[in-house]
Amino acid sequence: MNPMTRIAIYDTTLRDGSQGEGVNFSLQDKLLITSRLDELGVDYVEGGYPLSNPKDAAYFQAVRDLPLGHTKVVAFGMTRRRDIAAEDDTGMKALVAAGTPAVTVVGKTWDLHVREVLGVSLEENLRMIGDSLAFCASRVSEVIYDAEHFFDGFRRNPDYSLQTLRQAAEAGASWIILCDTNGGSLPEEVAEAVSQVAREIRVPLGIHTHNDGELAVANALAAVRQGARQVQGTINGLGERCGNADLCSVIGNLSLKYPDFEVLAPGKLVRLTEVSRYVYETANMNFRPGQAFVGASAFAHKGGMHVHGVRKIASSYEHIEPSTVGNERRILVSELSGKSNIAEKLTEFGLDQDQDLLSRVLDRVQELENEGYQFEAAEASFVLLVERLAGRHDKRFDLRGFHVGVAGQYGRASMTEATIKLQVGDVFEHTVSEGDGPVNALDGALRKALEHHYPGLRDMHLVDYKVRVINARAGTAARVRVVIESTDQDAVWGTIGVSENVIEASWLALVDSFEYKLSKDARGRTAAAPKSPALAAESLS
Ligand SMILES: CC(=O)SCCNC(=O)CCNC(=O)[C@H](O)C(C)(C)COP(=O)(O)OP(=O)(O)OC[C@H]1O[C@@H](n2cnc3c(N)ncnc32)[C@H](O)[C@@H]1OP(=O)(O)O
Ligand SMILES: CC(=O)C(=O)O
Repeated sequence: MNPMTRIAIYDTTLRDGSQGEGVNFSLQDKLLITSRLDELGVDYVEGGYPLSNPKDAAYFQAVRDLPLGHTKVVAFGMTRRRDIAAEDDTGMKALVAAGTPAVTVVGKTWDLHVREVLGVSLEENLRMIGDSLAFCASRVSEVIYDAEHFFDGFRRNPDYSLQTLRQAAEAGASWIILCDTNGGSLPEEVAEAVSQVAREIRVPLGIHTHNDGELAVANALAAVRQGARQVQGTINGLGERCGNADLCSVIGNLSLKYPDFEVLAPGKLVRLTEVSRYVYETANMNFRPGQAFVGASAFAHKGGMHVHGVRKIASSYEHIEPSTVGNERRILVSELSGKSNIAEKLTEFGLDQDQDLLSRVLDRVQELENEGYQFEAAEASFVLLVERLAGRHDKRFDLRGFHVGVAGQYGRASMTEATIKLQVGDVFEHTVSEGDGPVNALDGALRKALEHHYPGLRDMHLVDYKVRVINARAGTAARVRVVIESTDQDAVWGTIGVSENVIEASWLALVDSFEYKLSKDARGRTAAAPKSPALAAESLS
């Protein structure tokens, strides 16, 4: 058996990832992400650009105190400025002063950039590369050379771009990284260029790709197959313009699809989903549900025929077992469901596979979805629907009616008040509450009526509220769908209401949310649902 070839993973989330629109990590975020990447077993973490800003400079001070087990922290910078000695260049000095075990120097490889952007001769650029690499190599144990725009340069002037690589190799580069900086190359172009360079250059090669043609991951894999032994990318593909190669996909594919390559240490791959979500949360960005390997929908099955297949043999509709990357399989319920979706849910809820119940649930789901309901986003309402149809729902309060009034005065903030009448056992409650809008006022009045009967409701609060017009052509008479997301200490759940009246739709979703909480507490379950928009209902058993 041939030994596996190790592919080093180089993460640049904190440097190139920060160049993505809307991404701004604090110093603390950067340190926390560094630790997570170390736990995942990433080989290199490019922490930033020490010359660029005080935060990045402070990072390289602070990261020295971080107990890292595996990862090497890398400082990034460019070759020396034109017409100045490397030892006098502030960028060069800042790079070495970062005190990291490795540094990365980016240099120009494409003659167009040398002449038109830097404004120097081709010879001076070669000297800039040689001097900078030699300066770093005599002071830092590992020097990585990022050949910016390599593939564009190689297409137009292969001799010159190869000369720049030779210059870096001779000056002491430990790695030469071929960069598809503009992200426009095709996998076959990358493969051909890497195989040519591999014949010419003896220094280990790496690949750094951008996603402007949606090919960053494919291009990185093509390079690895032709001899690249380091892949640079970012978690979730964050980065300049359309982003960098998404390391979640690079790692997933290299670990699970290529038996000859080895990335990360054994047992680390299961952390991939957790690290992806951690980076989204830290960057304050929304998850991408359809993201390969780690997205909440990556193993979510909706179509009835798919669920039918997955129930028999999971690999019928799954390219890998979700748990290998720390993700999970989810079965969605909708108008596209067949009996298999419902059967899977009944199993999940610990209910018998009663054929009559199964048909009634499916009919009701299809009826309601036809009216505008969407249960995928509101699994708690689906749980209540099943409970009711299964005759297992204990009514904990009887609603008698509600009233919402909004008083407006031109130029002043409006005032909203809600009144609720309901019954808990023999006790009649009639409560009123003001609020910042109708939902808040209804929530307040419901709490006044119910909290002294059910104190557990105090733990629950609303975290999200979404309204969507269903039949927009009906204008202001259109039906609306309201989805509410609520949480307590251990779960997040979604409920839904549909009506022509936005207050009534909100009311239906709100009441379901209260009912779900009471039903959940009565079951005494504490199982944690994931803190993500993808909601998991709990067992009814
Ligand atoms: C492909 C990449 O992603 S490379 C990394 C890109 N990332 C960033 O640019 C983020 C961090 N950048 C910064 O903080 C700033 O741009 C700095 C500190 C690097 C430079 O700032 P400034 O000195 O104000 O210059 P500015 O950003 O306007 O222009 C870049 C300068 O670097 C020069 N330069 C660009 N690339 C190189 C290089 N590889 N080697 C030497 N000089 C270079 C340019 O010629 C220009 O200098 P000039 O104005 O004398 O011609
Ligand atoms: C180095 C780098 O970030 C690039 O060439 O895209």
